[in-house]
Amino acid sequence: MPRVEIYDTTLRDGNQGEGISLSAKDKVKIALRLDELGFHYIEGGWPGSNPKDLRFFELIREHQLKNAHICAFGSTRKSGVAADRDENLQQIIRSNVQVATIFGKTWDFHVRHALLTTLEDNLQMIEESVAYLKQQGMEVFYDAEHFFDGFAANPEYSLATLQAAEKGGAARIILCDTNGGRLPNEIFDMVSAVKESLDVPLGVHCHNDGELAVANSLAAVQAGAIQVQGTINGYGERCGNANLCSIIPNLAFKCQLPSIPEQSLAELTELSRFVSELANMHPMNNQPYVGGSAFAHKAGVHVNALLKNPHTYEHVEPEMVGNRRRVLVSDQSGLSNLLYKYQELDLGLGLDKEANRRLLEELKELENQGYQFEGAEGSFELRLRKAFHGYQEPFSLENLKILIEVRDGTVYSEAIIKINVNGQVVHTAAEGNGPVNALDNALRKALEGFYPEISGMQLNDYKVRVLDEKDGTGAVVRVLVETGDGHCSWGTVGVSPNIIEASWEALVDSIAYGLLRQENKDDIDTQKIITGVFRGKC
Ligand SMILES: CC(=O)SCCNC(=O)CCNC(=O)[C@H](O)C(C)(C)COP(=O)(O)OP(=O)(O)OC[C@H]1O[C@@H](n2cnc3c(N)ncnc32)[C@H](O)[C@@H]1OP(=O)(O)O
Ligand SMILES: CC(=O)C(=O)O
Repeated sequence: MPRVEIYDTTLRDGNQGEGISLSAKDKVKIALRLDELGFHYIEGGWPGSNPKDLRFFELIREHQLKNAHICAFGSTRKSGVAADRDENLQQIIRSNVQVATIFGKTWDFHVRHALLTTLEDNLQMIEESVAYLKQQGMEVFYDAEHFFDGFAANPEYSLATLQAAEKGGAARIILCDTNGGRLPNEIFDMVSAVKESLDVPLGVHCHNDGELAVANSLAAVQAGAIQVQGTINGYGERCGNANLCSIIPNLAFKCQLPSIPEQSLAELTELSRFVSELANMHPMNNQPYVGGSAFAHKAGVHVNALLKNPHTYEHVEPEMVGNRRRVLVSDQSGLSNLLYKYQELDLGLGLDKEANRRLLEELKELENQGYQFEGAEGSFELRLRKAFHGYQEPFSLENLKILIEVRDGTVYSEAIIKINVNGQVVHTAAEGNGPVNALDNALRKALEGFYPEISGMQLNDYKVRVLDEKDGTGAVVRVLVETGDGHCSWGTVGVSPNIIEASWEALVDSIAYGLLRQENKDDIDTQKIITGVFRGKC
């Protein structure tokens, strides 16, 4: 079975995505990871564009790659400038890599209205640029920009541009859906037509403006393309590029077409998160295959069937792409969700059926009041343990006072608390840059003597949601807190018409749950390794 070549352009087209600006060092880290996983080509950047991309090509030379070829990107020569005088082509040569990928105009409309030259001149620019880079000893991939729109508008001319690239000696011709608006059947038909007319192996490069980049790339492969260009997490210009985290498993599991080595598929979830971390982008929960919600089950009917056989509601096994199954608890739950959680948390069989039913109804009533347990697994587990495992809270509140003072135009906040820890009463106060921060500081100050481990827990996120805006400043609010220990994070929730009370509830749960995790640390780690089940997000 011939393998499909995977050409990653995260470092070039991915970096053209809004909000993404990878440093040269981050690019190197990503390239090395892609190489380890067996990606075939990695487009490092456009050396004629900016110093960061130039730096990448300098830095990557210090590494011996095991699998991937690094590609330098650029355009065909400028109109009226000889190829050996074109600065952009010279920079590609100076990047000192084996593969050059250059894009050229395929759509007559672009030649006339963007390049502002003649159709004939453009054909020469393509052929001469490809031939020149080839003469310099490089393997040349030709990206036919706007191919599909060009072929729809003027098939003879767009084919002539591809023939110019073939004549110049291109090793691959990549058909691009640059504006991302084509449909899979159009892509299939046009790739099939080109395949009839050219001998050069074809690739495909799709953008996602019609949300069809993955489907379009697969259609191109089915029509005979042997290379797929795309990015990790689909990052890229406008709505992004074809998402390789979906294309690779679709090729393997749905089309039975190999691409990167089989064992690398189970690393895709980790790769997706690694790249989102370096790109400083929030991971997209609803991303297929690798997203946090890709195998998260909320509906009671689904969880009931999953417990009987996971294939009932999963198109592939989560472990095949390194992801994991999760069951959420909410007002959409049935008893099965609770039973699943008992197993996951190693809590035995839980209560008898009637008591389980009462607990479920209680949870649904709390959700009705505004609690949301699916984002607050810490609060949920504490409730479960309180309900039937004799869980004792590590401390209790005796008294709490918040002072807010405006002095010389500055607002000062102070919290004074009295808490009881194992029968010992602690009375303390702390300031903060707001009342919730003061509360957090005072609570930690009161507890640190008893539980020094809380110094390792940080507040990662604090979100307030007004539940019924029409009640104005008297509305009930939900506070969701995310706390981390540098390794994992967990969510807790509080609900009240008083924002301080809701925050207090979420903060208390966050520390109580963090302490519970510490107590059970060995169990949790072992459990995570053996079954892939773990609490919170790690
Ligand atoms: C479909 C794609 O995504 S292709 C990749 C696009 N990526 C980028 O543009 C990011 C990197 N770009 C850059 O850093 C800059 O645009 C540069 C350095 C390449 C060029 O900068 P400048 O010289 O200032 O030109 P500017 O960006 O304003 O315009 C682009 C020029 O390239 C020309 N051009 C566009 N495509 C091609 C091509 N295939 N072959 C030759 N010239 C081209 C345009 O006609 C225009 O020329 P003009 O200045 O004579 O009008
Ligand atoms: C080459 C390229 O990035 C495109 O046509 O979209």
